[in-house]
Amino acid sequence: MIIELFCKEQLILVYFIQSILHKIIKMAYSLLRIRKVSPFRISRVLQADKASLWRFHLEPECAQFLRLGVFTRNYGKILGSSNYDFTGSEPSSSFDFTDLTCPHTWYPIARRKKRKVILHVGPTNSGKTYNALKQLERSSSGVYCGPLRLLAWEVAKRLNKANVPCDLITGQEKELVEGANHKSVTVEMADVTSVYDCAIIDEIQASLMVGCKQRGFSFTRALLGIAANELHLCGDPAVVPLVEDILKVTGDDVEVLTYERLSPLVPLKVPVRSVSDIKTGDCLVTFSRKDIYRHKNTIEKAGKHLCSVVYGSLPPETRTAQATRFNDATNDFDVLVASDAIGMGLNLNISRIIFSTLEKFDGTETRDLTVSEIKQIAGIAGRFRSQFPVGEVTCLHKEDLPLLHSSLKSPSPIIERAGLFPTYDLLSRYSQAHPKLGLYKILEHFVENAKLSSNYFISNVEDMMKAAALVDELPLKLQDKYLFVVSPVDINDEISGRGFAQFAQNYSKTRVVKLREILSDDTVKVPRTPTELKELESIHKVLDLYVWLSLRLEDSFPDREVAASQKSICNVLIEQFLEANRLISHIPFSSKKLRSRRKF
Ligand SMILES: Nc1ncnc2c1ncn2[C@@H]1O[C@H](COP(=O)(O)OP(=O)(O)OP(=O)(O)O)[C@@H](O)[C@H]1O
Ligand SMILES: [Mg+2]
Repeated sequence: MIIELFCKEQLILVYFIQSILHKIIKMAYSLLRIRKVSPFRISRVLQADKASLWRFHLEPECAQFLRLGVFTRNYGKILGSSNYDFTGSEPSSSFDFTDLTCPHTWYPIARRKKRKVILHVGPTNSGKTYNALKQLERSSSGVYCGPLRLLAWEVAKRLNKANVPCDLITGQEKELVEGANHKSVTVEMADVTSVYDCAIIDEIQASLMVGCKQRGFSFTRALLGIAANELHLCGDPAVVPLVEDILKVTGDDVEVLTYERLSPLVPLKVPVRSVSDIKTGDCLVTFSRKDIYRHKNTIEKAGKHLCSVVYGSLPPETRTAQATRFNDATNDFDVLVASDAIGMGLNLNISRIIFSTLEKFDGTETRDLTVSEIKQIAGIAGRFRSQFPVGEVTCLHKEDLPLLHSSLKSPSPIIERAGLFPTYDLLSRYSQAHPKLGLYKILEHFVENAKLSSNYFISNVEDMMKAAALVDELPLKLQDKYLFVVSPVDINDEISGRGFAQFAQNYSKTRVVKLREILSDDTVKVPRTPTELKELESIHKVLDLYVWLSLRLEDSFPDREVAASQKSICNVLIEQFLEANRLISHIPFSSKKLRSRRKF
């Protein structure tokens, strides 16, 4: 009996001590959880993520959310959303990873700011970028995000010239300038873990246009994620309602500045009838590479002008060189034949735009150009303060004039939705919950099941899925597969696709990819025909991809310098081919599309 009583008392005591210990442990645990979200802890996590951003091109924003569970939960409450209530470190198969209805909650650093967002909207050549850049120059720190490397180069050059030290960061370049607080980047490289005084996102409509289904999500990420006191967005007025709506939930202040064209643009009533009507400063716009060379050939054969060319698959360095040569009034290459690649990123002194057609093959079908496309291209003529202060625009074919004139008078249709895509961390979490699925299936699952709010569409990742199908065959980790899939490979180009596959295969086998194993000594050679020129353009793309991979997997792609020098050789050879004017003897003049009564 006494023993029993003693045991009971002991048990009560043990229970009492246990419950006190439990309380102490709980208190210590909650203190630890609070420490987890202290600014110090956050900044350390962000530092680590910055490194991975550069190395792996993985988006770090969701990682922060997943790691900082408490912070995220609280943040979800602040934002009135329970979307990202990640409480455990392990993924739960019941969690709906495809719920992308609140993408603004993916960017806690930007959400802690009340950003002043200034929309600079107006037609081409109205000074939108000029005025935004003035603000960037005045700021204590800042970033310019452009859609193309050409634009990022130009802005970095301009800021450095204005004594504002500016780094240049694109997928293939990282040029750091001593003492720089400013960066000029391609939008994919925008860093959403840094804090800036001022930021610019240029050509914002490119993100939101249906025609830019593939890259749009990088702009949306920058729009929601850049943490700047002032965020300047430059683009077409058609984006205003959507951007205002998207930013309603972020708590930012939005101001809209509307611009007018700085120089007149005159739509001509008559078409250009024959090659003898072509004059200095003209730019003939056509949409296939074959037609570009055919028109160049026709104009040069007439003996009065030489043509520079600009089109999408030319290396960016060559495009800049061709534009510079055309702008230089002292040389004979005074006419430009170009695709819509002139629409963004090049400073061109064009007096008159001549549309050879108002139809374009967009990879799937031949369709009419949209009002926005026509206005964007036409608007390039008559650049402010250039040698041609009044721009003109016309067509080769009289039948196209009514559409041209009506498009120039119409406002661009309002853009209703922005592109969105899940971050790497969401894909990775989903993969952990479904370990048997390859990257192709994971992407497919997100594309088919993503839940979105009415402001967004899921970006078209068809090309990424083609690349995913290739890398899924290889014994690679998801992180490596993802890296290959988001690389700038042109998967639809045969040579580029083969180069990509070989890089991935060799990497999966030996982890070291030597350039010499892929390209032999005589791969880069002088082109003699347009077909060989096209091959050289593709080889340039393969070399560019090698450089891109080497910046992220330095030890595995050790020949970056060789690749870069081979790229320069490609540029020189392409340039020489274009200058040597060898096309005349190689391109047949006839074409089904030619109308017999015309000289074009
Ligand atoms: N206030 C100004 N003073 C001097 N030059 C200017 C001024 N505003 C614009 N410019 C020049 O006019 C040209 C067109 O300006 P800008 O590139 O800013 O136009 P934009 O509206 O951004 O056009 P786009 O839609 O094609 O990007 C540029 O060469 C720019 O340097
Ligand atoms: Mg601009």
